[in-house]
Amino acid sequence: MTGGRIGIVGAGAFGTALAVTLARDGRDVALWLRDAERAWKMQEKRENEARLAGVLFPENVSVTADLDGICDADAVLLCLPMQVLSGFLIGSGKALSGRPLVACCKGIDLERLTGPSAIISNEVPSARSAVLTGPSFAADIAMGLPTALTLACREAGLGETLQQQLSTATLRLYLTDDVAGAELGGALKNVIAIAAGIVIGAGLGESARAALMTRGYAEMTRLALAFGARAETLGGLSGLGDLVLTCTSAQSRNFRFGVALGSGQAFDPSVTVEGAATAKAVSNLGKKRGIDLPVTRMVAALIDGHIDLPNAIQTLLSRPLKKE
Ligand SMILES: NC(=O)C1=CN([C@@H]2O[C@H](COP(=O)(O)OP(=O)(O)OC[C@H]3O[C@@H](n4cnc5c(N)ncnc54)[C@H](O)[C@@H]3O)[C@@H](O)[C@H]2O)C=CC1
Ligand SMILES: O=C(CO)COP(=O)(O)O
Repeated sequence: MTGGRIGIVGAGAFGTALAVTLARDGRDVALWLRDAERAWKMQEKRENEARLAGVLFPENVSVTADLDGICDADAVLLCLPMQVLSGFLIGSGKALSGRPLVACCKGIDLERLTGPSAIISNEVPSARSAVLTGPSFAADIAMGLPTALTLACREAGLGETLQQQLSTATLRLYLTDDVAGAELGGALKNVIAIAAGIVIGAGLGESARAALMTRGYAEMTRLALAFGARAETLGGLSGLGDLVLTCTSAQSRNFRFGVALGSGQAFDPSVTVEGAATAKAVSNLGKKRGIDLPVTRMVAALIDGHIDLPNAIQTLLSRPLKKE
């Protein structure tokens, strides 16, 4: 499909990659960022040098710092880090009311202990919402490499429309109505990716990483089922698919953060690492609901410095033996 007008909130790596790929496929795209001077420079340069250097914008991408510029879009993609989503919607959500809002962030809000779709319905009650998630690095999307994602929407008609509006020749969207499963899979895989990075960084080996990924997947499924998700969603692109990508690629910021943690190296604090705050949020959620999440709990404790690495490994390895 070509045509249509898409608004994108957040000119980070992901928002910019989606803007470019949708524009190449014929959509008019308005890319919003909060800083007027940066917006003007990006509009002039036709490139996001900070987050996606070397990818030139097609002429049908316009960059703006004025939310009015995206208010008439057929759909608005929210490509902000999870922990700033509620603040953005509290301040600016009104301007977007009536638009279909598609959450593209992966995580659980630390204060509210909910995912992005609940934040949208709380802050913009009139909004019709969906979640876009699944295995995709911004750079791969921007290069036009084949990518398959999950679009989760409770409203069948809206889901089908968005699937058409947001799929391109190289970006294939698979539709589900299991919003809880899609967003929990996307949030939790980042936590497990940090754990996988720790395993590799600490020199524990690839066999240990495979074990960690498998037990982490069991943990993701346990939590998601408790929130009404379907197991098949966890086994799909937004769960297992994204878990595999993120736990095995050095392109992943969550994985690289884990490697740094496991090897005692510093990590640039300006890099977005969604799994760090989400580990704490999910750990709190597990406690509240009485769900056993040993890997997540350990990642949260390591990040907070409540346990050191040798003790964390020892604690996980000395858990009572049980059935798979
Ligand atoms: N980069 C990737 O490969 C992918 C990222 N995602 C998800 O997309 C979301 C965004 O990630 P990225 O674009 O990669 O992050 P990023 O770090 O590249 O960009 C985040 C952008 O948000 C802006 N921002 C931060 N706070 C803001 C606020 N209060 N108001 C307005 N703008 C604000 C920053 O200026 C920056 O441009 C995350 O939840 C991530 O998990 C999903 C799939 C792939
Ligand atoms: O979500 C992603 C891939 O699907 C991006 O992963 P990182 O945020 O770890 O870079």
